[in-house]
Amino acid sequence: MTGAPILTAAQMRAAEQAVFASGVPDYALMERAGAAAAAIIWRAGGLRDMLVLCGPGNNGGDGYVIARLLRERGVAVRVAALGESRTPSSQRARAEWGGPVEDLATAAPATQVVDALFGTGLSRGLDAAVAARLGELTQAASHSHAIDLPSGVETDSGALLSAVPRFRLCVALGALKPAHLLYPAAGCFDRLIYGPIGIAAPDQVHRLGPPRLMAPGVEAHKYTRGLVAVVGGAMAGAARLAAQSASSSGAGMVRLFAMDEAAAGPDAIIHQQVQTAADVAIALDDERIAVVLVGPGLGRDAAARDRLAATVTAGHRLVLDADALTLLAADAIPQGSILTPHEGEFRRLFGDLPGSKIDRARVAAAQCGAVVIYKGADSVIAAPDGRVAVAAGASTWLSTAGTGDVLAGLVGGRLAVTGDPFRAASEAVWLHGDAARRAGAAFVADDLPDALPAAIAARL
Ligand SMILES: NC(=O)C1=CN([C@@H]2O[C@H](COP(=O)(O)OP(=O)(O)OC[C@H]3O[C@@H](n4cnc5c(N)ncnc54)[C@H](OP(=O)(O)O)[C@@H]3O)[C@@H](O)[C@H]2O)[C@@H](O)CC1
Ligand SMILES: Nc1ncnc2c1ncn2[C@@H]1O[C@H](COP(=O)(O)OP(=O)(O)O)[C@@H](O)[C@H]1O
Ligand SMILES: [K+]
Repeated sequence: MTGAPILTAAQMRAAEQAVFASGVPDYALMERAGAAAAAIIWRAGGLRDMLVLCGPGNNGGDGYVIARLLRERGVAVRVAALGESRTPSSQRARAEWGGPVEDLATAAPATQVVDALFGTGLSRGLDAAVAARLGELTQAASHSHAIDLPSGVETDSGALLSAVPRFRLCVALGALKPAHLLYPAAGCFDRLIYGPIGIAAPDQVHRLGPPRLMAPGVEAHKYTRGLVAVVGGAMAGAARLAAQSASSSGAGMVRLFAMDEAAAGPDAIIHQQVQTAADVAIALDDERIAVVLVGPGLGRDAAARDRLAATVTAGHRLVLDADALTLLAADAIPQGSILTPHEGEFRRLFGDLPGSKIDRARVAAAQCGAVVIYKGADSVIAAPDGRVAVAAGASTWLSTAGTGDVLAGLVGGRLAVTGDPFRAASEAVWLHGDAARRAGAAFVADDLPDALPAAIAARL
């Protein structure tokens, strides 16, 4: 379920230092990085003529290594530099290239361009003239490759510090960085390829990887597979959608406690009309319930508040979404819950926390002792113990009403099956993304539950 590790610039520097301390010379690591990148670029661009843009730091050093290695393979390579090389390793890489070095300001374009201007050491936006040159040369190339990061993106936040062109390929060296998965930076390339260089990475923050799911055992029955209760409210559709999704998530049974008959869904979902908060309390007084999902379609009036209070008091494992996140204060969230806020709900709950989306999700999870799924085009899943999984590249067609209700139902279902909040959240976000991919284009939220069985089958 865990994909490649994600390291900040400081963690990357520490990991490099550990490699040096183990006896690997500085320049050997640059050779490794350059060789990893050159092999990836070779597969993408072959013998097409190439211009490598080299900056003053070690990112530029990688560029000189790439230029030398691809020249050895027969590529017609030219190099253009932004000033002198300032680090010992990049000076050596430049010397080993040994060929002509043109001025970035006047270099002619080529079919392939390699951006080795700046990587994790970028400390401010590029000068306007340099950013414009990078844009021109990248647009003129049919094959554009960013080394480690597109120059101009801030490594840890994914912000753009200056104008950044869109690259065909980005080669992440040694580990992924937050900017590879967080927007807007994650939108600056079509493809991301990870080039390992043999560093040891801390193992808390990862890209979300495909889960491994289990089919029910021979001893399974509907209650051991997990009973999900969905507490609805004023708006019937949202709770029904969530219940439908929970029902296709692998859970054993779904009960929908809604306010009116209109909420009744497919026959497999047991629908019960539950009007008052006292009725909610009675309905939830059932020890077979594994998880309660509340929020989609709940409403925000006094009656909704009472239903929510009764739900929280019942003491079951909770998945809190939508209106529940608006009605509850952060300090009233029961520990061990899963929260699924989008940007607006997150800010309402936790205020303007500092740092990247990863940092904010982590602080929020630690603060309330719950797993937080901070949704968006880049969804960040954070556990109170510091584990984080980041999902990027989901179908942008998900930006339609009701897909969040489907996710919430899926989270509830996977929590009922696994009993492990971080695992359940990770599985749900993956399956939601895969269901969207299978649903194709212009789908509506109602189409997603139908795509879930195939998404689950693919992970057994
Ligand atoms: N350590 C290793 O051996 C390995 C490192 N690796 C590679 O090294 C990269 C990190 O290298 P790095 O730390 O040298 O930083 P890098 O991104 O090249 O830039 C720093 C230089 O740019 C300058 N500068 C910054 N912003 C600027 C601006 N806007 N405009 C102009 N100048 C600006 C800054 O100067 P200063 O901020 O001090 O003014 C400094 O001189 C990493 O991404 C990976 O590719 C891998 O090969 C693995 C092995
Ligand atoms: N541009 C986008 N690209 C990919 N996924 C998106 C995008 N916008 C939203 N999503 C995903 O779609 C879902 C929307 O949830 P939410 O905002 O709660 O919508 P709703 O309340 O209408 O159900 C979330 O899973 C979110 O991560
Ligand atoms: K770069």
